[in-house]
Amino acid sequence: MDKVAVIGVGLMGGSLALCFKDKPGIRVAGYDINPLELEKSMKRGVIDVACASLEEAVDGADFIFLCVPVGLLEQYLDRLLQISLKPGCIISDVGSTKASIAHYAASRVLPGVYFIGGHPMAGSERSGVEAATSLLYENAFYVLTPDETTPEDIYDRLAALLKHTKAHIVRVEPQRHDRIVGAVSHLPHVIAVALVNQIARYNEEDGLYESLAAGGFRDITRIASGHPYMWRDILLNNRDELLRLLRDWNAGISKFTDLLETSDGEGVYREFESAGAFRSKLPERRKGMIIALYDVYVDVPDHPGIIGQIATLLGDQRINLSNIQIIESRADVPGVLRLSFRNETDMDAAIGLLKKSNYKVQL
Ligand SMILES: NC(=O)c1ccc[n+]([C@@H]2O[C@H](COP(=O)([O-])OP(=O)(O)OC[C@H]3O[C@@H](n4cnc5c(N)ncnc54)[C@H](O)[C@@H]3O)[C@@H](O)[C@H]2O)c1
Ligand SMILES: O=C(O)C(=O)C[C@]1(C(=O)O)C=C[C@@H](O)C=C1
Repeated sequence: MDKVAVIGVGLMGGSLALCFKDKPGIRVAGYDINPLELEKSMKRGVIDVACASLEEAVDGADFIFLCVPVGLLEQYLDRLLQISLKPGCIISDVGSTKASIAHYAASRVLPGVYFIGGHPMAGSERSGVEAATSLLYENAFYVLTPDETTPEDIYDRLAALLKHTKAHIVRVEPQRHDRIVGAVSHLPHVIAVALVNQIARYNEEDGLYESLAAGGFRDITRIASGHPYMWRDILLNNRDELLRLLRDWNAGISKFTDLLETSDGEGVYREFESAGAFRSKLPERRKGMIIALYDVYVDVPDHPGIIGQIATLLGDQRINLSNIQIIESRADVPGVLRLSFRNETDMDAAIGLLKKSNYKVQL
């Protein structure tokens, strides 16, 4: 029986625990500083046993996952190394930055105990175990950062366990990880937050801003609701990369300012054209990258009952909808519904059914 200890049973830790829970030969122990999160984890059946201390959780553990904010990883690693861990135990983490923890672990881990950094490229603006789901990592990329001292069989053991997440495991060198993830994840969060705060200031003067903020604003700013504590740690930890990225961002914004100052319509057109071309090449249905779920857009007349009709249509055929959202809605004008599915099979079945019922469906 393998014992998996999850330290920090929130969104990421809880989702990992759910992937391992009830799998043959695996027992999941959880520890969290917040007893309420542990209580909720037990109630939801996320873990097999809730532990009152770190020591109890990791006692005899074969795998330990540190799922706490990035700023706590080093101190947790130190605490673990003062505990007598099971020989062969593999410690990993899910932190959003990898260079600093990899560097720290390289100088500290004891013989017979191994550290391999990890970062699943999936998540959400929500936090806490209530938002955890066993489906979070499905099809997402899951980065592992072994170094040259990591024995191959140890890496394989961790990768084999992580198969339960149904994620694609990729090996990435920690600095390269932080450079790329800084650009595709950390920078977008900073931009979203700056944008929301800018609009919030205008809204204080005129509340109509809030009312007119429609699909475009919501699409680009969802991630601005991320947990402040978690994001503070990530941004400070990846500070050097972010400073470089923000300088580059400022240059991009200055370019737009110049284009508008000179009324260069051609130039504006070209910026949108090249952005659209790059974005359309990105894999559409991958988690953790562009969209979190399998989304379908349906044109619908905006009248009461339409959501119920579509939900019933799908429900009658046992197609599971995971979310439904009105993207645009004005009286008597067609709106767009975003239907989200957990997997491709449900999505494809829904597309077939909706088309047969004469709905206009787009991906
Ligand atoms: N949220 C995402 O989208 C996402 C994606 C990938 C990686 N990550 C990384 O995952 C980690 C966890 O993030 P999350 O989104 O699950 O956050 P979360 O807030 O949902 O969960 C964190 C958990 O850690 C617990 N915790 C806090 N301090 C602790 C301590 N001192 N000891 C024990 N437990 C403690 C909290 O009570 C909470 O239950 C972070 O390092 C984050 O960078 C997050
Ligand atoms: O989808 C989201 O809401 C996320 O913020 C997930 C996201 C991302 O930026 O893609 C955020 C932080 C991570 O470390 C990994 C994934």
